[in-house]
Amino acid sequence: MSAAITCRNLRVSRDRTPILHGVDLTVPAGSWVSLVGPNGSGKTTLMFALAGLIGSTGHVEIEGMTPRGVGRRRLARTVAMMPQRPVVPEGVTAHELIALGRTPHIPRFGTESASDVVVVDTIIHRLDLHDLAGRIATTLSGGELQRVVLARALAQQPRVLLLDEPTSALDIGHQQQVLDLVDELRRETGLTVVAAMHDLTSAAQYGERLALLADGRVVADGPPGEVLTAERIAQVYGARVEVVTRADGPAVLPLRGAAGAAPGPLDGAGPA
Ligand SMILES: Nc1ncnc2c1ncn2[C@@H]1O[C@H](COP(=O)(O)OP(=O)(O)OP(=O)(O)O)[C@@H](O)[C@H]1O
Repeated sequence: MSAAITCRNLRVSRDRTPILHGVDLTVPAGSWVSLVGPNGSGKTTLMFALAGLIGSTGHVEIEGMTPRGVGRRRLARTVAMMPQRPVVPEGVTAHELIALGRTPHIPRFGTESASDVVVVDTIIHRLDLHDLAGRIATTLSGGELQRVVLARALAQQPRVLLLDEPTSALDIGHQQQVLDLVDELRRETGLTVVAAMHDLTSAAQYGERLALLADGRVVADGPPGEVLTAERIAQVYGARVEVVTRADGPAVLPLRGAAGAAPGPLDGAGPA
């Protein structure tokens, strides 16, 4: 299988502070790689660098292109990023926001074609967003907006989809709806998915591989069952967990700390 993304010795500094210290990552075309790692480990920075949105050194190649070597429009026809913190223009409806995803496909000074309209309508249908389409986007709840922003990224019809915490604001039903839809599109169209996810169980269920970042470096990269061990999670996250092996991948269960193991001094105290 050919690689959709290759990066070698990728380094990024922000405000003269080194953030990524030589990341190597290969993502086969049509696969799903989940990026995991503690807060501040560099997941967002890595995705911004892959999307060519921030400067980096080292080698990055996406679908045969070097992000810095091609124009923004051409890159946007291949790579879409769903940001963790989307910027939403005032006064724009959810439908208009989703339709903005078509921008790289519409010729300069041109208008949207019938096929652009069909792409947007199809995505609204698949994400079940009819009821929200006419709403002003800034009035949507966090979870509603997250689904609309995913729809905008999908409307781009990218070959590579970079998702930064795509389900952080979603209830469990919508989490499954969104992740299942992205996985369906991956299987149907050969889309390549890189998703930064904090929920390690979901990251393992959907990702064929996990890349674990810590302090701006990839410290483990492999099948979920190999990357997610209780010892490694304790080491990297400082978390107490039990890793349960299941048919669809490892499930990571947080364990309550010592205070939860035995009745504390305040348990049972006070009025009944
Ligand atoms: N413009 C900036 N100037 C200085 N430091 C920055 C800048 N942008 C990011 N950083 C730092 O880079 C590190 C990596 O940030 P990044 O957002 O990539 O982490 P992350 O793994 O996505 O975190 P989270 O899980 O909390 O979203 C953090 O310590 C962050 O504070």
